[in-house]
Amino acid sequence: MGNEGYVPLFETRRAKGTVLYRVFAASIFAGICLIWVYRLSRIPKEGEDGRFAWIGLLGAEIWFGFYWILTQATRWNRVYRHTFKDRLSQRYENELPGVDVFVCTADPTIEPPIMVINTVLSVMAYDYPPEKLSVYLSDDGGSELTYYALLEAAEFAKHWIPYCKRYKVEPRSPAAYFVTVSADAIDHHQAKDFWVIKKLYKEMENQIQNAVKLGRISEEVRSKCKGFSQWDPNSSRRDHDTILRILVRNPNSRDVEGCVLPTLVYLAREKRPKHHHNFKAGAMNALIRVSSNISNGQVILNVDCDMYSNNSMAIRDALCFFMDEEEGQEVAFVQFPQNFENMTKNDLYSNSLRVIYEVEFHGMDGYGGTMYVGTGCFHRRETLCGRKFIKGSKFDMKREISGQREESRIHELEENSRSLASCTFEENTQWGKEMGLKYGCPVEDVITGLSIQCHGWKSVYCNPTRKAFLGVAPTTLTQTLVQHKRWTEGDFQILFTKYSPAWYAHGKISFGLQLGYCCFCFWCSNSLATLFYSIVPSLYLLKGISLFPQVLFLCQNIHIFFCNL
Ligand SMILES: O=c1ccn([C@@H]2O[C@H](COP(=O)(O)OP(=O)(O)O[C@H]3O[C@H](CO)[C@@H](O)[C@H](O)[C@H]3O)[C@@H](O)[C@H]2O)c(=O)[nH]1
Ligand SMILES: [Mn+2]
Repeated sequence: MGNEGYVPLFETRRAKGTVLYRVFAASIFAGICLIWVYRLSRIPKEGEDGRFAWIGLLGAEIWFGFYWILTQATRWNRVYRHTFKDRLSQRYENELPGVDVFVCTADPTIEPPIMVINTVLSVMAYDYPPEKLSVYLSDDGGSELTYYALLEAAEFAKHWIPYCKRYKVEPRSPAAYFVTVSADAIDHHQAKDFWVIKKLYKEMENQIQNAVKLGRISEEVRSKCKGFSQWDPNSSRRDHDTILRILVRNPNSRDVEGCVLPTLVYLAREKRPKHHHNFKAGAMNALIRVSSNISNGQVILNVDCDMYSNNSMAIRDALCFFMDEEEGQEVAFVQFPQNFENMTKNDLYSNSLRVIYEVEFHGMDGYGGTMYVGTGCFHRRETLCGRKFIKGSKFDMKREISGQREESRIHELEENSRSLASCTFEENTQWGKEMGLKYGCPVEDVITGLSIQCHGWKSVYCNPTRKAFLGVAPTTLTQTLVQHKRWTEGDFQILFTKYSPAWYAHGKISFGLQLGYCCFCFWCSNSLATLFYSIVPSLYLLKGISLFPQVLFLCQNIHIFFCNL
């Protein structure tokens, strides 16, 4: 398509009120400078009371001022994206790329199988050609219960997907749907189908919950369903062979209306006590390899098992960025915000992460792209595998429907994919270093995204009005502390790695983005200054020493200032 006729698939708008914000920020900066001047010019002499505390406060104020400057990178230049999905359909409906969705789970007790399969069902029901959609469940818990739940979900999907498509249902996680939609609000044409599907769901839920209560799979079920033979009675979750089952393989499997179903795969990668499994990053890398052999979609979406799809159009939103003729070629990943459905009324611990997702990520996007935060993110497969960005090179995403596979090939496919998820596969390879997600960092996602951007790629932040994903956030203080400790520690570590945004990234990503990353990486260092600032002045007050200017002092100065005018 020539440039003259170019009609973009998305538009980028600057945030409203930017000028006003900048004036406001400038006034704050002036205030910060005045504080610094005040503190510096009045340091108590040696031997005077409060000298130590005064210098400490000066340090803390210099830190806060510096950190405030960093945060401006995430506020100064905010942009908002808007997609044109109708244009995408008009131009590319028959040539849409393959999309592989990875759902990660790790523990059937903390992450109940019924929640996991609700997420799986929600992504299977995306508004997308099913022959181009594949869903992979990675089970690091290697649990028969999760596998059983997935088998049940594969059956239920045959009813659920046509129901969603016929009535354009949202959200497409059945559990969330039955909670949010009340039976009275259902149109009478739909009522019969609603009750039928609800009954089917409840039956499935009961079966799964019964198995979970029992803690194992009954002999009756075991003999009926294929696949359980892969669980060796002597194995454990930390010591077992790869378990790989292709449960639904299009175009062989069809729903109750005769339409093709998305491919569905269960994978529990090999685990051995002697081999480090690298947590989620290890699971993702195994998935990248296994999926390349089975469906090889050009786009990969990954979600945590507690984050269901709440917007069936999200794939199309993401593709508007990847397939845009002018700017699409440089986009490596499209990140959606993490939104949560279990927020308490006052959100005491600020777990909704509102400022991050409603303000700061829009700010980073203005400087070349947000971070990758591990869930709700669409990647180009090739970038995730380590390909660098080469200006001017065009990679074609368009793809016709792939050739059909025979039923007999499924078994063969399972067999030759299994070794890709073995413990030894990555030995002496670049996996975990230059390929796939990076190992050795508690926030594998952030460092992976940063390295992709350092290779010349851009990323995009997409935050549509209808939230794309809804998850479960921690609610108690302990859970919150554990999560924040992991995030802040991980982000801090990145500063000292090869990908440090403070120096390595210099010249590779824009300066604004560098500052934006630093803002997150220095997050934990705030604690020291905050602790000092909140504890020491109160202690000194007990001794009768004030470390702050008195109101009288301010009034006098303002008075002198105006008298001298
Ligand atoms: O060995 C493991 C450990 C975890 N997971 C999965 O990884 C996801 C995230 O783990 P979780 O313990 O829930 O961590 P959170 O703190 O909630 O995760 C947030 O922070 C992580 C680190 O930045 C990101 O990877 C996540 O996507 C993001 O949701 C979950 O789906 C787990 O099932 C695995 O697959 N294998
Ligand atoms: Mn989580």
